[in-house]
Formats: sequence, C-alpha cells, structure tokens
Amino acid sequence: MPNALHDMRNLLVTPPEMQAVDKDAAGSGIDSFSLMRSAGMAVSAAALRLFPSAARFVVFCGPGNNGGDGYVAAAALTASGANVALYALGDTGKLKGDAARAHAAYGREAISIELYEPQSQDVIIDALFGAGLARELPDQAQEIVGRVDQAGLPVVAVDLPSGIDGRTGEIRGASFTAVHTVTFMAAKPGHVLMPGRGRCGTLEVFDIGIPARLVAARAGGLGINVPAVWRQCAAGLDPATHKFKRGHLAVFSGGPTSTGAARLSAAAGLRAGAGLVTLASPTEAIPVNAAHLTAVMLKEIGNAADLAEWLKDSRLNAFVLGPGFGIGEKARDFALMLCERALVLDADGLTSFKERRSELFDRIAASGGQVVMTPHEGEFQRLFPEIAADGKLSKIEKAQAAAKLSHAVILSKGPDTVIAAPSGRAVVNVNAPPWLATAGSGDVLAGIIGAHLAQGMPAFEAAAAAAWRHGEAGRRTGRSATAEMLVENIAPLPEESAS
Ligand SMILES: NC(=O)C1=CN([C@@H]2O[C@H](COP(=O)(O)OP(=O)(O)OC[C@H]3O[C@@H](n4cnc5c(N)ncnc54)[C@H](O)[C@@H]3O)[C@@H](O)[C@H]2O)[C@@H](O)CC1
Ligand SMILES: Nc1ncnc2c1ncn2[C@@H]1O[C@H](COP(=O)(O)OP(=O)(O)O)[C@@H](O)[C@H]1O
Ligand SMILES: [K+]
Repeated sequence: MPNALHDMRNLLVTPPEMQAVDKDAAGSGIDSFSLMRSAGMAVSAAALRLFPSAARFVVFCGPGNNGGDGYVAAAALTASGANVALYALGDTGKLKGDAARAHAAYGREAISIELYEPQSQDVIIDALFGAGLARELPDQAQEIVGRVDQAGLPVVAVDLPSGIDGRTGEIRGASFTAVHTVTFMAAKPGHVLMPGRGRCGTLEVFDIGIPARLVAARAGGLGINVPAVWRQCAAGLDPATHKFKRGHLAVFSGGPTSTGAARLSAAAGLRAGAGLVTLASPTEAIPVNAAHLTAVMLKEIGNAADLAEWLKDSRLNAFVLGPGFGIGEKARDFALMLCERALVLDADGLTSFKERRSELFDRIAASGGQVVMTPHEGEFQRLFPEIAADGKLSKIEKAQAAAKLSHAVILSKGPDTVIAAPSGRAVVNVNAPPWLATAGSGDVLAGIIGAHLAQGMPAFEAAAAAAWRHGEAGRRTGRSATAEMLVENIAPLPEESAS
C-alpha cells in the first residue's frame, strides 16, 4: 500500500529533518547553491506575481541560508527591472558558504538593517530567519518587525515568517505576519500549528529539485490531514450495505437535565453513516430523550449491570461516552467496560479519570480495543498535566506523548486539531473554519468518530476522517453555524478520486 504521507503535498517535515535532507542532497551530488538559486527565484516570482506594480521591493537578509535565498531573490527582482533595496542583519563579511556566494553574486550594496525607514508603497521580502531560527528573534530584528507592522506593509516570507519556530509554530519574541509564504519541498509544522499558521498568509510549497525519495526517507510520519490519509480505510463503506454491517453505535446520555449533548453525538453518528444508533439513557432521562428522538433508538441503561447485559450483543461495536454524561465513578466504570470494543472518550468521560488515569491507560493497553480520546486544551491539561506543562514540546509532540502514554489515539482539539497514534504517526487538521468552535461542536465530532469506528475504520483513520468531515461541515454551514446545522451539513465521505 503506498503511504499517503509520502505525497509531498501532505508531508510535514521538521526543521532538523529538513537539515538532514539538505545534507543527504549534498551527499548525493546535488549542488546546494543551485537549490538556493531555485529557492530565491521562486520567491522573486511569487513577489512579482502578487505585487506586479510594487513601487519598491525591500529585501531583509539574515546571517544564514535564509538570507542567501534573499540575496538570490533580490538579484532576480533587480534583473526583472524592479526597484529593489536590500537591508542586511549582521555583518555581511561573516556570511558563509552558499549565502556568501549569493551575496557576492548580488553585487550591490547591502544597507545595515537599523537604517530601514518604511515607505508607504514598500513590499517586504522577509529573508531574515527560516528553518534555522534557534532562539528568540534578535532585538534588532524585533524592532524591524514593529516598524513594518506599524506601517502596515505587505510581507512575503521566505520559508517561514521570521520569528516563527518551524518545529512548534510558536512565536520567538516577535514575528512578521506575511500575506504569502514560500517554503521549499514540504511544509513544516510551524506552517500549520497555531499561532504560526495565522501568520503565514497563503502557503506555497515550492519544489526546488530535491528528489522526493530523499525527503520521504527523512520524514518522520507527520502530515497534513487530507483525505489521502484515510481514504483507503473508508473505501469499503458502501452506503448500500446492510445496516448491521455499517455498525451499531451506542451513545451514552447524561441525566434528565443534560441529555442534549449525547443526542447531538447520536444524530451526528447517524448522519455520518453508522447503520444503527442507540442512545443509552439512565431511567430518569428516558422520558425527555424519548420526546426528542426519531431515527435514533433508545435503550434504558441505568447501571453497570445493565451495561454488562447489553454488551452481550456483540453487534454493538462502537460507543461514545462523555458528552453531558457527568463526572465520576459511573463514567469510569462504563469506560473501563467499553475499552475492549471501540470507544470515543470525550468531555466528562475524560475528566472522570483526572486522578485515576493509570486504570484507564492500563485497561486500554491490555484490552487491545480501539480507543479515541478527544480532549480540548483544558481536558488535555487535566489528563496529561506534565505533558501539557512541558513548554519545549509542540502541540504535535504533546499529542504524540499523550498517545504513547495512554495507548489511545489522541485527537487534541483546537483550530489546529492534531490526531496522534501511539506509534507516533500524527496529522494536523487544517480545514476547520473559526466558527466551528460553537457550543456542541465537540459533541458532533465525537459522534462522527463513533460512526467511523462502528463501520470498522481503525481508530487513527476514524479520528482523522472525522476531524476533516467536521471541518467540511463547518465550511458548508457558514459563519452562523450551530451544532444542529453542523449535523445537517455532514457530507458523505469523499470518493476515491478526491485528494
Ligand atoms: N533544502 C532546503 O530547505 C533549502 C533551504 N534553504 C534556506 O535555508 C534556510 C535555513 O538556513 P540556515 O540553516 O542557515 O538557517 P537560517 O538562515 O534560518 O538562520 C541562520 C543562522 O542564524 C543563527 N541563528 C538562529 N537563530 C538565531 C537568532 N535568534 N539570532 C541570531 N542568530 C540566530 C543560526 O546559526 C542559524 O543557522 C531555510 O529557511 C531556507 O530559506 C535554501 O537555501 C535552499 C535549500
Ligand atoms: N478557533 C477554532 N477554529 C476552528 N475550530 C475550532 C477552534 N477552536 C475550537 N475548534 C473546534 O471546535 C470544536 C469544539 O469542541 P469542544 O471544545 O469540545 O466544545 P464543545 O464542548 O462546545 O462541543 C472542536 O472540534 C475544536 O477542534
Ligand atoms: K523568513
């Protein structure tokens, strides 16, 4: 089976991996200066395409190869007849290797960066720091960022807006906010994780000619959540299949005053393609649930004994536990009984294990079931406080660590939802519009994951496909989205040809 992540458009490559790719490319006889030339030319082409009538291109060049790309771009822009001014950070006499060569080839004056005075028609080419940024942006560069922000000038970023950490997406002191970013060979985590993603503008991934196999060989299993990641697992889900083959999803309701969340999950599960959906309700909530259900079935499940009896039906193959369920022993008992099938543990289901997580994690490890946990930031902190507090880790690395510790697939929510498996495989979801963060939205997501699990998708693919469909539902719904509208707008899984 071809690995979908090896399609370069979907890969995420960390800065250290990219450095290793560079070394491998040089080792295989590829001229590194020709790569820099391709990179700089691509930046120049993007700048001319986006700003064909710019009064002046102002190129900021840093002390490393990002700066080198800037010198190439400045030379190409000058050759095209554009008006170019180049400002350098640091002593150009100290440039090394390809960057020194690019500087020499530029052959014109580089002005010291502190002398830059914004002019209202300037278009900035930011080539200060890229993947090599290893600490806070130097004060001098932070000051320039401030001047450019204040003047409201458009910025085209080379590789990454300077100040964004390519591994984490964090801002190191300050960063430019670009209208367009040109990166090379593959996107980096910093392009898709917040807040970095919000500062990249449109992202262009330009192929500078490093063979794809060299990039794939160093890439560590990170990707963007596109349908290619999970499409093959979704392929057999023929809507015409008998309803039991599409699975039977059960969603657990809370008490009489908190039933809405579970009903939303159940409705989403049905809409997302589960063959049958049953709402399992405590006795006291049966009347209110019965008054609100049509296609979703209702079953009275008051305690663990009821559940044990019900679980004798082996066709019940996936469960959602948590939305509106209530925190405490009952949630823990139920969750521990469900681990060996396929379980989405969300909301109260997660919080219930705050002080008792090892019981859950041990059970998941022992049972070999398919478990997906869907924490938002607060729930993540409650269940994984030491991982959440580790400021060195990116959101991807945190989700990976949590997945490894819990033996479950972790779907870490937010504008940059990360789905990580215990194996370390991880994808970042990028199609969620901001208005997806509406009350009850997480309940809908849990239901979609449940539907995928009921249909037999493996946990990682079930979660990734659900995050994507949830994002698409948000797009279809538009800004006025409510959770009920999201359910209505869950579209069928994309066909084989979609990418
Ligand atoms: N295969 C590729 O990806 C290619 C990459 N190229 C460019 O090379 C760049 C990476 O080049 P470098 O590794 O030289 O790194 P950068 O140019 O991003 O950074 C330059 C150097 O500055 C130093 N530095 C880091 N943080 C600093 C800080 N806060 N204050 C002061 N100095 C700091 C480090 O020694 C670092 O190596 C990429 O961003 C890209 O633009 C291109 O030249 C073409 C090939
Ligand atoms: N800024 C944002 N942009 C897009 N999606 C977001 C944003 N913030 C949160 N989300 C998504 O909205 C959903 C909110 O879920 P959750 O936090 O559980 O809220 P609720 O309990 O109200 O359902 C998640 O799918 C999350 O990934
Ligand atoms: K840059």
